[in-house]
Amino acid sequence: MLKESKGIRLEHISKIYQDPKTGKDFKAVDDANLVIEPGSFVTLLGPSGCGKTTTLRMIAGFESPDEGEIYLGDQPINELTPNKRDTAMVFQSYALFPHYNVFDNVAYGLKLRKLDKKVIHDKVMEILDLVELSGMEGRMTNQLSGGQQQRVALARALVVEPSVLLFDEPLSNLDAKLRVSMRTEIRNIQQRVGITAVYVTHDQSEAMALSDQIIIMNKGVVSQIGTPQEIYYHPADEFVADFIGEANFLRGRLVQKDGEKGVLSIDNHDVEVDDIGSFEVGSDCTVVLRPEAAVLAPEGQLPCKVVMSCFMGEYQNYHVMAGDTLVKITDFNPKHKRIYRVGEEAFVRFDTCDVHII
Ligand SMILES: Nc1ncnc2c1ncn2[C@@H]1O[C@H](COP(=O)(O)OP(=O)(O)OP(=O)(O)O)[C@@H](O)[C@H]1O
Repeated sequence: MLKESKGIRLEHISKIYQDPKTGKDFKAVDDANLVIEPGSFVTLLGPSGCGKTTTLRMIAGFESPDEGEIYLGDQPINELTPNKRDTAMVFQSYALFPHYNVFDNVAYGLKLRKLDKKVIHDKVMEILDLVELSGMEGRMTNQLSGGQQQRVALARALVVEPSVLLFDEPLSNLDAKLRVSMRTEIRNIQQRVGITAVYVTHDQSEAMALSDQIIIMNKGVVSQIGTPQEIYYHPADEFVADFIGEANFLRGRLVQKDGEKGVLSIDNHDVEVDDIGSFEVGSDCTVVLRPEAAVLAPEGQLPCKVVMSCFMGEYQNYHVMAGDTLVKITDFNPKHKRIYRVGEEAFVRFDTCDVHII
């Protein structure tokens, strides 16, 4: 149904704004280099103000970069206006026309292109079928639920057959349950039509559920690009580790190295790790230990004392002190396990392959 999807490339893209308080210039996006493969679903993720919307708006053409070049396929697009870019945007606010019914909202872009009436009718009906709104074409938009309005917005973007779909936090006005079902629907539709999608969110679970690749941004800078698994298991730095899921940070020093394996001294205890990366003996490093990768046991790597023990149903939630470091542990399916109480002494235990060193 759609044209061939295209990839996007950002080369050394920066956007400078003036801080309204200080009057000083700052880089809202700072030297971003991105390659988005055709047909992939890519999410820009990061805390408020990190520059994700600005990046998306530069791809759409609503903002122009101060430095660098943006390519759609092989074509440089910096100089093209939004309507010449072959991209379509789905907004957080839906941005539907309240005085048009569903059909006319979806048909709008096609009428602008002066397509034949019958062609418009067929295309609109086909897209409404795709977003499961068949039969609702005569309704006014104020007679639709939030989820249905967002589907109209999605249909309106898809019907003009863009090469790239851009989403600016499209689900943030919906309640939590609907957000989860709509994100699955968006992903299904994107995969069915094979279109390239760039999606802005600050919700990490949304990013994990939707994406082929996640781009993590922090203060205007791209911190890491990777699959959800790469980002979760091999975060580039503490910011990424902390932003995606929960993480414990154990400070240590590399005291022994044998190929990829190594031994760290953490709080005067020797801790073996499987992949020491490029660190050399004597360097300070930080172990990223996910709470679900650790358990409490009578023996293990680090002696500790339990300071919180909470039954949460599907898991037992522990906070323990290992020396001066607070370690959070999520022990799943605790029904038949020994439960440690506050004040008890134990060991933090983990598999040597389950930690990541930064
Ligand atoms: N037109 C503008 N003029 C000046 N500063 C701006 C302008 N637009 C955005 N900014 C600033 O640029 C920075 C990046 O904004 P941006 O909207 O890209 O962030 P974001 O990551 O999308 O945040 P959020 O999740 O809150 O939408 C912020 O500090 C913001 O205040």
